[in-house]
Amino acid sequence: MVDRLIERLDAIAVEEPEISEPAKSDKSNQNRPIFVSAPMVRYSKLAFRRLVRLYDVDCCYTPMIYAKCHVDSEKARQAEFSTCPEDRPLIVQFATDDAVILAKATELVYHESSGVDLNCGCPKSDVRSKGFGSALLSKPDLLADMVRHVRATINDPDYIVSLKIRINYPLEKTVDLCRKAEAAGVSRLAVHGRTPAQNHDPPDYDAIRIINESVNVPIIANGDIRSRAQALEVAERTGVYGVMAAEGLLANPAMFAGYTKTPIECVRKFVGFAAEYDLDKTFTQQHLVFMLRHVLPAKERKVMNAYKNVFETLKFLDEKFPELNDSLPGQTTLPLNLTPIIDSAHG
Ligand SMILES: Cc1cc2nc3c(=O)[nH]c(=O)nc-3n(C[C@H](O)[C@H](O)[C@H](O)COP(=O)(O)O)c2cc1C
Repeated sequence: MVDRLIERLDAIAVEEPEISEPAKSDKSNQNRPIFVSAPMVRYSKLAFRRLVRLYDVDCCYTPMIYAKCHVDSEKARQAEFSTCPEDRPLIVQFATDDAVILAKATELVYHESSGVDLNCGCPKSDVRSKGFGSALLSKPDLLADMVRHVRATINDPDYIVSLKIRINYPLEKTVDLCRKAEAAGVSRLAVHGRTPAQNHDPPDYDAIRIINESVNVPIIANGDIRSRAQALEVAERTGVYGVMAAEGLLANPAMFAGYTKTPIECVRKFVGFAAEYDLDKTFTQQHLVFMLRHVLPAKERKVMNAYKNVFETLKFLDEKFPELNDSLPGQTTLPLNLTPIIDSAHG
């Protein structure tokens, strides 16, 4: 699965210019949609969220967390959820089809988050077979009930209650679901512009526009956003309040700030956060492989992809980066010294 993701990330935006630098934007940071880092199992953890917030991301989602495990097990809570005061606004995403469990899970994270989201888009069979994820798209009344239950439990109108959905055709079905969720008190809807059956088809931004025009709650558009310019274009075309990215941010966590590829400084900061928050070595390695595809030539990326652990990768990068710094005008010239940071953090 990781190999397939690497291939897909490799295929993204191969035409981009060689030098990484913030692209000039005609929209200031005040006059733009909010930029959102998507929920990503394994990847949208605290270290990554701290990183993307440095690069114009306004709001982050946690990876999907099974609500029942969160409610039942202290061990699961420790393993699956961590945050810090700088990690705000933060939306905690849960998977469940049970209103009471969702409300209990929400109570547990209320003081450490800005809101909760219910995953209504995951097409994976192990999630759908439990009645979670995109299986919920055919149950708008249940969804409305779940939203109402959380609202009734958490007495705070500013606390965000969100649904992340995929679209379905005929689109009236999705519009009906969104209207029911709105009437139940949902605060925002993140809309991935593909059906659960679609994998890599182009997202239907017009469907997102129609949904946006059909409800009053803020809509976050999601699907194939690969650059700040594209995010602004999609927002213009759909009229949405915010734009969410997943794979684009894995490939380039500085994307929303206008960088066309991951700046070296961003890699360095990521390694620091990975060490500070004790990010699993495998995930650290995978993030580095994803985000360095633009900074290293293909041949060297292949060498790096073959490494089985983060120590080998970092040693390799330590050797490579002095040259890379020289060839990237305007970027940091600080040596990375990655290996000692990681060695101390991961033992
Ligand atoms: C590695 C990975 C993990 C994901 N995990 C989740 C998840 O936990 N919850 C969720 O709602 N969507 C998840 N998604 C879907 C993304 O949030 C997003 O909807 C989808 O990738 C489309 O956006 P993109 O084109 O910007 O990647 C995941 C996607 C990826 C690539």
